[in-house]
Amino acid sequence: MTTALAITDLTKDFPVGKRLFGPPRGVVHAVRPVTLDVAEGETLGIVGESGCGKSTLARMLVGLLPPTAGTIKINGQPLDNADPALFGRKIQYVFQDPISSLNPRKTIRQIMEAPLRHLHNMPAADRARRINQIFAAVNLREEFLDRYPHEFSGGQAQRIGIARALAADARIVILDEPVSALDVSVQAQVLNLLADLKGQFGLTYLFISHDLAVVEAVSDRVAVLYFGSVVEVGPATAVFSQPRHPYTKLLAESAPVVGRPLAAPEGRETELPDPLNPPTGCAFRERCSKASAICAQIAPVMTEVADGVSVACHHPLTGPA
Ligand SMILES: Nc1ncnc2c1ncn2[C@@H]1O[C@H](COP(=O)(O)OP(=O)(O)OP(=O)(O)O)[C@@H](O)[C@H]1O
Repeated sequence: MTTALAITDLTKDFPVGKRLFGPPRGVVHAVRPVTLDVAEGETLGIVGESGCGKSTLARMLVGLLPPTAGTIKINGQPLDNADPALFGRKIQYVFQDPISSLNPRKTIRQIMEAPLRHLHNMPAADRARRINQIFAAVNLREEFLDRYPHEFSGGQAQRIGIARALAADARIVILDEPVSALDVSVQAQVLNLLADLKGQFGLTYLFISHDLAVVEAVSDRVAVLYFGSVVEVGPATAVFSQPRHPYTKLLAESAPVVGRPLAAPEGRETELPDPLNPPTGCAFRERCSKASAICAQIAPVMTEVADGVSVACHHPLTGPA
């Protein structure tokens, strides 16, 4: 197994309440040291509720945010924030909101040309050939190339977003809630397209979503993020059929199911802790039915509890879900 993407101790702190003179009033640890490997050709799902650090992690991976600490390596080669073009050639980002992520004043052809021109210095004739090839791969008609983003539906715009990511010829694609803004009927088409493209272009995906059903359907492995930390990682089937971390179980139980009201289990905290005043020990303990004295004292570290499944928990669950 070749490791396509290796994330080691990646961390992002945001100083908040900056004053003109003197130190900031506090620091939000948006991503606490996160370590993850993604194998070539794999789809790693990243799930977690709003505010757990998914977007901050993704933005660091594509060079949009400099990490506070830690390293990102692609095929063993470190990515350096001093060279943003290196990120673009190696790793691309598909945004949640397809239309607003495309420059409204540029035609689709101009949008598609930018990565070929800037990242690959490709001559005009080669650019045109490559754009036509990619457009065909995402099932869009060539005549769309001379139109503007607002002329497209959400599903078409997301195909264009995907085409733009492919134009850069990167092998790793971060899909940040790629279908959340789309109608359910269009979601399946885009997911099928992503699956086809993965095979056709030999891609590796990081698929970020709060929608557990979608993540389960598309991922080989899943990492569950809570309050900036990975709390469980393992094969998607294992993680969803038998969650080992109480938070994964809570997430699975509160996922919307037809006929079941969307509610957290009774008497439990439903909110993430205050980022400016984080709890001691395990960040999940105030919402956890298993919490004991040790959880308030010592932050649990990732430990393998089953074949390929690791959790950061002092009291991992053992029974079936
Ligand atoms: N620029 C910033 N300055 C200060 N705090 C920030 C900044 N960006 C994010 N945060 C904080 O970092 C934490 C993680 O945010 P992030 O947006 O990465 O979470 P998320 O899981 O992607 O949420 P969502 O699904 O709502 O986008 C949150 O507490 C958020 O308030």
